[in-house]
Amino acid sequence: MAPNSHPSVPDAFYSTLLARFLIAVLEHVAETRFRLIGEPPPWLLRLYPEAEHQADFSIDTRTPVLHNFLHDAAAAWDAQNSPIARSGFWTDHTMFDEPQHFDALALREGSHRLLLVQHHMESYDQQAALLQKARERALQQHEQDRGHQRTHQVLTTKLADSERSRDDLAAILQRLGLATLLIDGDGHVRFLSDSAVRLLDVSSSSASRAMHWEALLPASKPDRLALQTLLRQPVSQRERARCHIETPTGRRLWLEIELHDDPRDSHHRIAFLHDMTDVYHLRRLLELKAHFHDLIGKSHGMTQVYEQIEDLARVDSTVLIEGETGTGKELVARALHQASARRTGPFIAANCAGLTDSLLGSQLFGHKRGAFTGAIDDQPGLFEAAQDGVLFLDEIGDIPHTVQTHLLRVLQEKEVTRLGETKPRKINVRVVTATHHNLSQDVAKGVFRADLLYRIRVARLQLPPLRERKEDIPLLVSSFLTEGRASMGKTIHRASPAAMAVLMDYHWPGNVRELKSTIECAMIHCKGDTLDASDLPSEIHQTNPVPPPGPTPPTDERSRFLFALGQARGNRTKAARLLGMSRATFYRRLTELDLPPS
Ligand SMILES: Nc1ncnc2c1ncn2[C@@H]1O[C@H](COP(=O)(O)OP(=O)(O)OP(=O)(O)O)[C@@H](O)[C@H]1O
Repeated sequence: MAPNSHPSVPDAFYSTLLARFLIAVLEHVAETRFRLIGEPPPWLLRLYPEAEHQADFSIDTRTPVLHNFLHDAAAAWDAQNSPIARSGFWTDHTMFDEPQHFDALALREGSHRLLLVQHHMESYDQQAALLQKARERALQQHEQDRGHQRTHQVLTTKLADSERSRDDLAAILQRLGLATLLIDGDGHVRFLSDSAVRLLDVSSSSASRAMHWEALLPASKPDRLALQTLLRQPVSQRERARCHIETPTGRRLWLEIELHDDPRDSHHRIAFLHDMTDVYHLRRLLELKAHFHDLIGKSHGMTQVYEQIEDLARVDSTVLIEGETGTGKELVARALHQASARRTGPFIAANCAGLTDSLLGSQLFGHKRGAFTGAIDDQPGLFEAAQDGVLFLDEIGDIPHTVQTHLLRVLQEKEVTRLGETKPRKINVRVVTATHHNLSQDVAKGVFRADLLYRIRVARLQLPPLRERKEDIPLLVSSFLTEGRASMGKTIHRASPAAMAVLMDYHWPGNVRELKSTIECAMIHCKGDTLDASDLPSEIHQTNPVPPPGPTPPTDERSRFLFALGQARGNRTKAARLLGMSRATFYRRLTELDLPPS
């Protein structure tokens, strides 16, 4: 190894450093000759082996690029401002024809004209490619890291938020004691509040599993389908769904289910379960009193009618139903049939008004072929058709005298003889009649047979006109709205207080029939979901100046309140004044009497 005694010889540290970076430092001696500073690197010796033994050596065409660069180097050494000349990358081949990659710098340091040659393990292209790859990888890594970091941050925040909101939500729900389920997009129940666990009698093991809601709410098929629809429906179309379930311990529950979107996840639904079992039972009790077969009404008058029907259903006597037109006489007759042992037999209704003797006679009793002109066949009458059932004769007061005689005989003998025949036929028919006449007056006038009246009036049932049981109006209205919704496909759910006041105020000469057609007519005009006073026909708005026989103030307190409200057209202050009490007392009594405060 050539010793170096030049004063500029760096110390061992710099030599090691330069060796590590594969840099050979050469000092210009003269022309193309250079002196190596420090240890001769092995890579340089492969190009210039003489450098190992000689104090200096000549850079020649063995390294043509470096040789050429000496011009640029000379210019840099001679320049005033000590610039650095760079050769750029090049490749030379060793004497063993191995490609070697280099670059060189020429600079002047004090009086020293230096040439720094750096050996690279890879070519410039390879290096550049590697560098590029490294850069890209670093960039990618960085991006990935940043992405991960961001995602992680977002997730952590979300998780924390959702944990927090979940905990908050759960805590609130638990505190409120609401029976709540959180149902995921697959229908599995992810959360079950304590109240829901208690309500549904769910075991702790079931509660901890993510059960499907259908297993948790074992409802009937129609209820299940309704709930499935509800879960799919957008919020705007959702209404509360009702379902009836039996819990694992055999309790029957009537639930109303209210569904909300989970604000944290649009696929999740939050279901609130309202236990309506008690309400359902109460409602049923009320409805039992408010309905009797197809009859509606819970007024004192109507409950008396129901009781009478029940009494009369136990016997088989003829019944005369009296009442104004449209008060429900046919409905009563049907209810009587349904409540009696004859319910499995036929119910035949015949309207006796407006028919001639022979026509009505043949209709009721039947006829033999040729009995009269047009009798082209043997024809059984309605008495025979009603065998083992009930024959309802409406407008009995309108039957002609001859038919009255024939009818009396049938009722007395319990046998019927067809017109044109002589042989009677046994019948087992319960006759129920109805009239809006005062038959006693008709008897007095001589237009109705007294003996027939006694025959048909073994039992009497008087139907109250609607104006005497106005408290039934809201119930009837609600029932007719329900019917109308089904038949007209409208979504009218209620009548406004103003409309109700008008309805309560009117004297209803046509009774329930008139009320029903009024509601149907108003529903046709109604545009929204509430029937308003303006939707009602104009004649309903006019109170009859001399209503026949006139609304007399009722005696029980609830009726008095309704009456006063009707008189005041729903105006509470006016109604309170009419009743002679303060508004406060009036409102308190309204609540006690279970009447709507507005
Ligand atoms: N209490 C009631 N509840 C429900 N609907 C009723 C009631 N009363 C009458 N209606 C309805 O009013 C209309 C008339 O009833 P129904 O024919 O029974 O009366 P009616 O007294 O026999 O009448 P008419 O004397 O004119 O023959 C029917 O549409 C019926 O459904």
